[in-house]
Amino acid sequence: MSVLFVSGIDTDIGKTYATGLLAKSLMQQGVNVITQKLVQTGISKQADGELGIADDIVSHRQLMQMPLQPCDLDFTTCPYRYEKPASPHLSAALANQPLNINVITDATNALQADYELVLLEGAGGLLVPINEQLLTLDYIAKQGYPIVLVTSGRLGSINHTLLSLEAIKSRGLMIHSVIYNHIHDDAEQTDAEIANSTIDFLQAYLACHYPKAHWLVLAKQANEHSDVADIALPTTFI
Ligand SMILES: Nc1ncnc2c1ncn2[C@@H]1O[C@H](COP(=O)(O)OP(=O)(O)OP(=O)(O)O)[C@@H](O)[C@H]1O
Ligand SMILES: C[C@H](N)[C@H](N)CCCCCC(=O)O
Ligand SMILES: [Mg+2]
Repeated sequence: MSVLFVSGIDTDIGKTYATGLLAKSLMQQGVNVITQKLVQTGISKQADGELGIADDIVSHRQLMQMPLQPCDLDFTTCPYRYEKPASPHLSAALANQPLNINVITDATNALQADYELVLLEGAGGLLVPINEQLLTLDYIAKQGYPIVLVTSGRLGSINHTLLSLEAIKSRGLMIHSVIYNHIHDDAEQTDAEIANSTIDFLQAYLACHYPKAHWLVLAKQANEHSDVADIALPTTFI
């Protein structure tokens, strides 16, 4: 396997955080890995009026504890960047800069020439339109990438997770892993009883219906300055 697609049950579920930490842990296992962002919306213009490197790529490198790479500086890791923080099909239309999916495929292929593994992070969830013609999941299906799905213990996550799994199955794709992110485990967003039950339910559901898929857990970071906890990976992960 040389490309893993990292998606999630929604936007802001922790895909960037999960992608960066997965890459860091894989590097520690000796894997030559790089991350890519399918398309980034919501980028602020720089002083020169241009759109800079995708925020999620910058976050990946910080989590991987490495500087920006040449493939970041020349935008191979995220060719399409848009200002409006919206679905890519809308952001691209507003910018009058249509997204050509072949450019993204070529970028992934170029990265695969230099790295053993590419972790490709999507924008939002699986059915987000990349452009007017193509949903994210249809592109993944075209490429046949296995999927890592990030979820959480927020009330509603069970339904969103199972719907995502159904959609993946309906395209004949492989669910490689589900990552439970403890991002929403606090008194304001989710009570502990619900979060613990969500973990138990999803883990049992995965074991029953997708026995080959890995179940991984991401700890909640105390604050943005605290040390980020590593993600524990089985040696059989790739
Ligand atoms: N385990 C965690 N503990 C604390 N904060 C977290 C955790 N996971 C994610 N976050 C924070 O939650 C916010 C949303 O996470 P993130 O940016 O990874 O979402 P995303 O799924 O990548 O969204 P997008 O669809 O925009 O790419 C970020 O500020 C991130 O730092
Ligand atoms: C701007 C945001 N953070 C994401 N990058 C894009 C999320 C698109 C979601 C579209 C939708 O599901 O309605
Ligand atoms: Mg992200």
